[in-house]
Amino acid sequence: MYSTELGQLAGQTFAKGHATGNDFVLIADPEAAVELTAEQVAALCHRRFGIGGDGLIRAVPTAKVPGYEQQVTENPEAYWFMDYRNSDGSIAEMCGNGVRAFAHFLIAEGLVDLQIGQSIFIGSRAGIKTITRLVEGYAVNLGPWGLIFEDKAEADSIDSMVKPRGWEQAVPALSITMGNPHTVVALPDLDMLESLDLFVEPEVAPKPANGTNVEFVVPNEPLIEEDGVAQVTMRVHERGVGETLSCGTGACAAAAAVRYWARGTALINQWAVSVPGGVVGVEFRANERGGEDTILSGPAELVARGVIGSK
Ligand SMILES: N[C@@H](CCC[C@H](N)C(=O)O)C(=O)O
Repeated sequence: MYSTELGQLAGQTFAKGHATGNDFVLIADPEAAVELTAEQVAALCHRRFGIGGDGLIRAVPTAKVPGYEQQVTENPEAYWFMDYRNSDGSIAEMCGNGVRAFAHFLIAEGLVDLQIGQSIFIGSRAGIKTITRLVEGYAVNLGPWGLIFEDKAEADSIDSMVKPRGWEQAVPALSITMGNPHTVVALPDLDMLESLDLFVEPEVAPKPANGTNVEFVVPNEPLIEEDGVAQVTMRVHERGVGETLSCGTGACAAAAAVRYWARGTALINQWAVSVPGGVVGVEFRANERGGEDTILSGPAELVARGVIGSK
């Protein structure tokens, strides 16, 4: 199963990075010469037989990505495209932690020059995203969040049921898109959150068409701290990966869901989401199109570099 031919990947340099413990293999492909198969990605991300990672990210010129070339016509500054793959080799539209690790990698590779306070645009399967370098870490504007099953969610505030392994009953949930799909469940306390078995994918019905990431979230008591920031704690089972230490788009979806459920009271715009790998910030900000954008912020670092070997 893991004796995949690495083909032209043999000899390719890589970096290993993470953002709040969500870890990635990162490769630069400036000539768009690397064609990745799902088997190769799964082999490289394997934690025993490979480098290990929740996903693999290829940095490739947007102009050379079939189907997405128009993004660089739309915005010539979106030179680099984040080609993101889950550890099982499947393609996902977006990765909020990955995009911060990606920006950090582009800087470290000397592929972009980005000073604190400056922003870059990047291409992605979820559209062009803006990343800003902060004193500590990066902020990415992931754009508007949305309800996946809009009519049902608006009528009932929930739209699906989720059953984690070992539970006798399913619990209500809300499905949210951040460019990629999420299904969020609120739990009453941290003991229940800690005891969850997320080794296997929770059952979700109805499930969004292309599968879903499942977030379990516990709002803090009180929800809003003196600084006006709402605090929640989250665990996640990621589509195409399994349980991870953090999920950036998942943190945004979790904050958006809790905010949606609490919409009868004041709308809270600043959120801190604690995950097993650290804390990320989520901000909901009105945009000039009359909607609201979702800004994810948090750290990112590279921990190693190497060369992919031939088997
Ligand atoms: N960990 C990521 C999300 C990665 C993609 C996800 N597994 C999916 O299939 O949608 C994040 O930080 O957002």
